[in-house]
Amino acid sequence: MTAHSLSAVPDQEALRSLGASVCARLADNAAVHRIAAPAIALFAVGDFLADHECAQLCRMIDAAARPSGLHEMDYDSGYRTSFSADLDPQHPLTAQVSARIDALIGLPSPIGEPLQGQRYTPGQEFKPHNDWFYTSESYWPMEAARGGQRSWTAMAYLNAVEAGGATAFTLQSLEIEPTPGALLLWNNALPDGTPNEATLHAGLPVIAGSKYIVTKWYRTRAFG
Ligand SMILES: O=C(O)CCC(=O)C(=O)O
Ligand SMILES: [Fe+2]
Repeated sequence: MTAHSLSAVPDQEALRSLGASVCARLADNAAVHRIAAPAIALFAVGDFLADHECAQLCRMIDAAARPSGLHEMDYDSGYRTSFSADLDPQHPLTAQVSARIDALIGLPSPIGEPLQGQRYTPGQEFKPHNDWFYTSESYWPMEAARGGQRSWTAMAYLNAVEAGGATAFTLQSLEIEPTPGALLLWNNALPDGTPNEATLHAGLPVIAGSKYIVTKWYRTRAFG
């Protein structure tokens, strides 16, 4: 591959390297299971969070919830109708959970974004999207300057949803039912460091009950 084609994909070398190092680390951890998905490096850890941690995080999300924002579309577009909560990174619980994810994934804390909570009630969803940024969009220069492309996603389910609310990897024919305390991890890039289109995923509509999750996205460089 030429230098020119490498520079055409922002953060490609970092994405390649973070993809490989985290995959190797997770493969070495007996608590981590690889989920069979044809074209994604996708992993899960059961019981990553204790019941009392899940319950407290749900309360913190309720206290901080606001309509979810999106780069491309505003809240009214119906694309992402959940509520989001920026959790206080200084709070002892969020600090501890965040550090535990860093230790599992083996990435330095500065490249992680602060933990973000999401809450969905019946009818709310997040339609199919990629977590990685489209570098041709107007938001990209801002994201490039504050940490660059997203490499890994870590997402934990905080409660059992009565009906609906699975996470669907729509191009992989894979649906993951929310399991309280379980953590999902996936690489948003391909082994060569280009963004992986196959990571397209959705939070399917909640049908009954509510759904709470926390997510931590890792960039390629220090966030902020
Ligand atoms: O709610 C889900 O299952 C997925 C959430 C998600 O994809 C996101 O917040 O980026
Ligand atoms: Fe997502």
